[in-house]
Amino acid sequence: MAAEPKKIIIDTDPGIDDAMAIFLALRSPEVEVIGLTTIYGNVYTTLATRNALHLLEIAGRTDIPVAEGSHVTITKGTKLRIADFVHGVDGLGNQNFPPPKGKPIEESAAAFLVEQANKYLGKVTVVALGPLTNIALALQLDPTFSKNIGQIVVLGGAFAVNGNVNPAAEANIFGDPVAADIVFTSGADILAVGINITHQVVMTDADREKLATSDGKFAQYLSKILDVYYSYHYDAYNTRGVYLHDPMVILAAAIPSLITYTEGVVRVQTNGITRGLTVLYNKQKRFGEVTEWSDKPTVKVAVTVDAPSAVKLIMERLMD
Ligand SMILES: O=c1[nH]cnc2c1ncn2[C@@H]1O[C@H](CO)[C@@H](O)[C@H]1O
Repeated sequence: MAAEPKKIIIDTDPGIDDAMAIFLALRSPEVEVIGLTTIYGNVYTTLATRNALHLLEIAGRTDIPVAEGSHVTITKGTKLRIADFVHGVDGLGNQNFPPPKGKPIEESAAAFLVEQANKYLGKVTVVALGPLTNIALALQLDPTFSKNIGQIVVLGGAFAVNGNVNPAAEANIFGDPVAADIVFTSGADILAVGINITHQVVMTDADREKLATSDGKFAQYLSKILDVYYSYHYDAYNTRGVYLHDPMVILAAAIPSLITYTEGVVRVQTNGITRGLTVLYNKQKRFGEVTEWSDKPTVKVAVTVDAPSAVKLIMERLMD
């Protein structure tokens, strides 16, 4: 590949599909991982940091810095919704891995994001795999962050489909709806990949058996931790397979040709029974009145995905 790899920072709450995503990114020649920042979501932030360090040690990539993110929502909320029922109490399939040797850097996630965006002006992509608190904090810390960052690729939202927390809301947006609304209306170059896309990208039982037969380091590790994630999907969705949310979003950043997108203003409902709902204005009507969507910057929202190619790439790269 002739082009220089895209510099990415993964904002992550590991998480079983986060582990897959981090490994996939490390095996993707289109991207160079220049840091991980951590956030609550699948687990609390302290455990997310521990797991991020652990996964980099498994990968032999302790050269990549980990910056710890926020322990509370952007409005300082401490009542967090943690999805340990999806990932196990340790976030990695209840495997009791030993604690990592490494430590996070001194800088906060938000400060690290601002610093890297300034260092490589317009060249850094943030791939946000959890609630958007750290990104909103970076925007508050430095209002020029929206212009300095290259792109923000968000796993979040349920565009014109049901959510996965409740019929209205997808988990990452539900985790911090106020932060999500700040990010979506910030004017940054944003690509939102919602569960309307990631629910099409499924690792089947057969794929999993294939993964288990590979003697690749990542395939072996993932085969162990995937049990909990599969059980949850059997119970919750009645599917013989799991959704590859986080790995798909890495691919959307690495190989944008796998998706198509539309462009419009996205606002997030921040209270009431539809808290966390993402609503895209599709511009099919010119409204006579001013709305909460008027005069706001647009974002890109993924609408189709080449799912067979995506699954094939994820499998190949994780078994490498
Ligand atoms: O049912 C669920 N409830 C909460 N979180 C979930 C569920 N399924 C998956 N995820 C987690 O939330 C993100 C996608 O919304 C993914 O990172 C996934 O790990």
